[in-house]
Amino acid sequence: MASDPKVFVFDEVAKHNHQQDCWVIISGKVYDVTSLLEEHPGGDEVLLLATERDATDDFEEVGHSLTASEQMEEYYVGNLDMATLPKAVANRPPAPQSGTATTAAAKPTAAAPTTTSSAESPGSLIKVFQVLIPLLILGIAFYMQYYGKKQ
Ligand code: HEM
Repeated sequence: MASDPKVFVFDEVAKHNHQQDCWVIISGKVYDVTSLLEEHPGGDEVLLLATERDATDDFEEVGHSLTASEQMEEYYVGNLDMATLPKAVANRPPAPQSGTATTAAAKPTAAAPTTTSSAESPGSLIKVFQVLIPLLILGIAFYMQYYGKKQ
């Protein structure tokens, strides 16, 4: 008979948060991905950033393949006692990296719900210009046509 899976409390899992010992929580399951760090196609940085929290959303947003999901079995070490998961860390966006962020590492951050400052971001300014400039050109064209006819 198969033995029951090990159940971990969040604080225990959160201790495994570095290069030599790295555990992540995905869909209530705990994975020891230490041996995956070097060969993970998304890089080791993203896995390290995914520790000490619920990484389910980040994992899913990447759109991991079926092969990746099957591969996960290899790293499975047990389940998380979800009652021990602090609300503050459930799907918390990873801490911003100063200068070291790779494209892959930046992905979860970009997908994180940081909508409060989006109105002032350079991205939204570009969008405003994308609308304003064609409108301005149209306005000039109408003006020229109207006054061109008058003369
Ligand atoms: C046991 C856990 C994990 C396994 C076995 C795994 C495996 C893989 C595999 C096989 C790929 C190649 C693409 C694919 O086949 O989908 C991949 C890509 C990637 N993974 Fe993971 N992964 C795991 C956890 C995570 C976590 C927690 C994150 C955090 C966000 C992450 C982020 C990424 C990223 C950013 C890529 C690159 C995608 C791209 O280049 O478009 N992975 N992973």
